[in-house]
Amino acid sequence: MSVGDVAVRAAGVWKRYGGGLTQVDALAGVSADFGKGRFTAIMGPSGSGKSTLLHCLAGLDKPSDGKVFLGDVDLTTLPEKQLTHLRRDRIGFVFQAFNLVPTLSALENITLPLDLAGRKPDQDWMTTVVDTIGLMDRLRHKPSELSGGQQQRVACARALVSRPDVVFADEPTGNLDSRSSGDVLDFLHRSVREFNQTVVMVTHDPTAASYADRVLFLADGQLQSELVDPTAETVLDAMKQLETQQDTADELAG
Ligand SMILES: Nc1ncnc2c1ncn2[C@@H]1O[C@H](COP(=O)(O)OP(=O)(O)OP(=O)(O)O)[C@@H](O)[C@H]1O
Repeated sequence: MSVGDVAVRAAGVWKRYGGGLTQVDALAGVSADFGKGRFTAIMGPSGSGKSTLLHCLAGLDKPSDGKVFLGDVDLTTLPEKQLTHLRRDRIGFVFQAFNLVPTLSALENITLPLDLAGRKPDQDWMTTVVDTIGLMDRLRHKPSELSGGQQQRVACARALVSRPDVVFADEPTGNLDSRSSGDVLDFLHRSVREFNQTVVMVTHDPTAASYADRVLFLADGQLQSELVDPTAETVLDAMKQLETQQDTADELAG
């Protein structure tokens, strides 16, 4: 991938927690490019480092070693204040727990990041995003008056409204039934196809990963393999293979 096509780059990223006997290398030298206008899923067994990688890529956490670039900006050397501004202006987040403000309406939640940044929403873009999430008639409702799937679509719209360079989604369908998951994933997929959005998503779910263009598989803090144009079946097979490798390695380690 040429440098201009890369939205986010991890270069030899390590994340070490603790020391001595309790030391854990959550990430052990991860290098990966995330293309502009691409939808990438990150998968791997529990504890393999998925969330840690996402947090390092999004500038929410600092690697112990290695570098993370958003475009040509090195996040690992950016002073905290500039990093905060960069996260606000250039990155969108979707979390498993929706994280909407309960006292605000759906519409107010969507425009909150822009309001906080003192920016006016681009009305055409707002209409496009709100149209795409299919909640035009629900915008005056509070989160508690919306279903989980509707709340997560509001959270996706909030992530997209500032036209960020990248949307990072950490288990966005983890709390949803399969139908609501499909709605949220359709929305993320359309944002990539129709608006050239870049999306990086951590998931446990092979069906969710099949909406992506590419799946990266982590085990023990390292990239093990990747799949291009995945289907739920090929993702499931790759996960099974990883688990078998892991079991064999565990047996050999005694
Ligand atoms: N703050 C921390 N302090 C110590 N160890 C941590 C910390 N955060 C994560 N770890 C460890 O780092 C490893 C990777 O954790 P991480 O949460 O990134 O994995 P994951 O693949 O996202 O797991 P899951 O699928 O269960 O959410 C795990 O062994 C975890 O226990």
